[in-house]
Amino acid sequence: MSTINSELQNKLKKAAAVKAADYVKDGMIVGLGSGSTVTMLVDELGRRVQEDGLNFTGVSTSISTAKQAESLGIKISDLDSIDTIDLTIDGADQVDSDFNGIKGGGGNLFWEKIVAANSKKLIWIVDQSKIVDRIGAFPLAVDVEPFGSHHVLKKFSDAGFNPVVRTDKNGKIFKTDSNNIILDLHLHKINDPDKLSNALINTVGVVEHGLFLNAVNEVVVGKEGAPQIMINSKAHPSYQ
Ligand SMILES: O=C[C@H](O)[C@H](O)[C@H](O)COP(=O)(O)O
Repeated sequence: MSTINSELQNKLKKAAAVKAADYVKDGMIVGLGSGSTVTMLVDELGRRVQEDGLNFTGVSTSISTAKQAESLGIKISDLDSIDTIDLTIDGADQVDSDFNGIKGGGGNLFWEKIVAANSKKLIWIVDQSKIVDRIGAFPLAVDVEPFGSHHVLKKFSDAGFNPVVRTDKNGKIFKTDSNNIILDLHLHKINDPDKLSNALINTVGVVEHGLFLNAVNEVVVGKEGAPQIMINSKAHPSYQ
């Protein structure tokens, strides 16, 4: 992962977010992801709703994105009230050249995966520092049911996954929008993402994990100069 200063990173995130806003057209049902890059996207979409009369319905992957969108005049619908989502735009923590990604830095991976699994198309917006040869340097978030979670932690420790219970800024155990906890796995590199994905999802107590393997259709990468679009013509999400 290349390192860039946070001012440049925010500029590149914003450029990717503004570019991706062009994908949203009148009448669409649009999945809205979570995280700081999506916050910039939602700001831009809110501006287009208010100033240009853009008319679409959002389906949110988190309570915070729903609140932000509604405060900007974007209509938000419940996932169970719609048949399918035309397009979902979300952030990511790392993406490799096989379009394998890590998500969940903000703890929203479970709802994000449900929304992605019910979308015709998935687009990620990232800055250039998140494009890597191999995913894994970013801690992998695993969403875990609190009941019995000590045993899941122990199994992950025994497997050499270096799990850490996520805490919030006040040092309290972080809770997801579903009231679950997050175990962050400090793996450094992931040699076989499919094998790891299967091992994690088959651990009783694991609700979902932040590996999104070959699931994304396009990645809009904020780069110095102009955003670049990576197209995955062979997307084949394992979770559908
Ligand atoms: O749980 C959070 C999400 O997966 C985010 O989309 C991801 O962590 C990227 O976040 P950011 O845009 O803040 O870097």
